Formats: sequence, structure tokens, C-alpha cells
Amino acid sequence: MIIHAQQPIVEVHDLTVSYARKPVLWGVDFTLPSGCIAGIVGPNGAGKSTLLKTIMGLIPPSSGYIKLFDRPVDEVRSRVSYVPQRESVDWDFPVSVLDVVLMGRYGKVGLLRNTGARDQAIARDCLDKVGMAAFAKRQISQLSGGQQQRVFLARALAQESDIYFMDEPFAGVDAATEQAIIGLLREMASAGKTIIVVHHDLQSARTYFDWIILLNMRLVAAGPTDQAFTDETIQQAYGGRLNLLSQVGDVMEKRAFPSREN
Ligand SMILES: Nc1ncnc2c1ncn2[C@@H]1O[C@H](COP(=O)(O)OP(=O)(O)OP(=O)(O)O)[C@@H](O)[C@H]1O
Repeated sequence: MIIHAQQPIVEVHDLTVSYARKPVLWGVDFTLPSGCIAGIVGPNGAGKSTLLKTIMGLIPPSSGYIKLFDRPVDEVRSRVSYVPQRESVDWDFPVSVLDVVLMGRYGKVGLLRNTGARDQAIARDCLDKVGMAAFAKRQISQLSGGQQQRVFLARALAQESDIYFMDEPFAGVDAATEQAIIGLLREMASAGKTIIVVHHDLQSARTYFDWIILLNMRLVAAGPTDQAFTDETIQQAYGGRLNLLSQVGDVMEKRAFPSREN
């Protein structure tokens, strides 16, 4: 089931993506409007990260094409930000929190020019928005996982882009940080930004996202959450795994609360 956006700013057309000639995404087609928070949801290995990286032009598709703002991705790169999966980043790199956020400004000032007072002010303001202003001088390696995640979000904010791609921004963060991040994403969406998030948790997906792209190597459903994210489409995407997950949950609960048996 696909419900298309009326004035799309992200268009994915019949996209097939392969690694070493083996397709991992087949014929994926969807569009997104501006000012929405979209969730890419699906089981492990469904191709969520691959889809994100392909839309951003980091992986060439085997077939199909993508348009952002009605243009090829290469022409609008400065309007796009990426928050990678936390595990994919070398956090031992010796650099301060403020410098990491200032890197977000390179796209605006150019790699060979120094960032100025205005960039510093923007970077500090972005750190403030994610509640990390007090850590500006700290080495990035000396932060907790959730704090590092916030700093990467600040770096993306400092880019002042129009589309933000985020690969599991809630992985390893506590509930309060998760709420703070989703609040910030809502503010950004209200300001007309489009945010595309790879996400794992089915329950929160329903409340976090305006738009859902439900994937399992093929597109299962895409559209406004209330229409695309139904028991039927979730069952289609996850199949038998949902039953398995609930059985595992039951077993764990019985172990934790043996007296509840019967
Ligand atoms: N660089 C790569 N080379 C070969 N195969 C890859 C590569 N990256 C991913 N794959 C395979 O492509 C498929 C999709 O992977 P991808 O990481 O996009 O899935 P995902 O939905 O993001 O998974 P997860 O929820 O586990 O993070 C998987 O079968 C994976 O093993």
C-alpha cells in the first residue's frame, strides 16, 4: 500500500539496491512531503540503513532513481544532513564537543576556511538545544553514549539543512533523552524541515512518526502513519517474527514474575 505525498520533496522511484550483485532492496517506491517526521521501520536486515544511504547518494542504486526537491541528490547535497548510527563512528578521535558541532558548519563556510564567530555562536546554540552546552570543551570520547548521540544531533542542526536523515538516533539513549530528541524533531518539523528516521520500536513508531515507510526488502507500505501502519501491514512486514517476539516476552515475564503463572 502506497499513499503518495501531494507535493513531494523526497521521491524514491522503483529503487533496487544490491551488494555484490545480490539485491537487498527491490522496486521501492514512495514519496514524502516537507515538514514531516518519517520513520523507516522493518525487521533486522530489511534494508533500512541501505535505503537511507542510497537516498543520500552514498550507495549507487542498481536501478531506479531518487529526487530531493525535484532535483538529483548531487545538486542539493548542501540541503541534506546525516546522523549516522552511533556504532559506525570512531569516538576515540581526539576532538572537542564544540569542534564536532563546528564540523557541521564546514558545508556552509567551506573546508579550507576557518569558522567564524557566527559559526561558533550557531554551534553553541545547537549544543544548548540538545542540553549539551556545559560539555562544549570536553573530548567527545569522554561522553556517555547518549551524550554523544546528542552532540551528533547538534552537529546536524548546525548544518541548517532542509532534510535530516537519522540512523537509529534513539539507540542506547535513556527515556528522558529520547523524549528530548523527539521534542526537538517535532520543533524542526513544525519549522518545515523533513526528518527521516530509521527506527526499531514498533510501539513508539506509532506516536513518533507522521509518515511511515514499512520495509522488508520490498516496500510493504508507505504513507501517513494512521493509514500505512496497521496490524495487517505490520504483520506483512514482520510475519512470524512478531509471534516469536511476543513468546520471548512471555517467557521473560514468567521468569521475572514466576508467581504470575496460571
Ligand atoms: N556493505 C555490505 N555488503 C554486503 N551486504 C550488506 C552490506 N551492508 C548490509 N548488507 C546486507 O544488506 C541487507 C540489508 O542491510 P541493512 O543494514 O540495510 O538492514 P537494516 O534493516 O538496516 O538492518 P538492522 O535493523 O539489522 O540494522 C542485510 O542482509 C545485510 O546483511
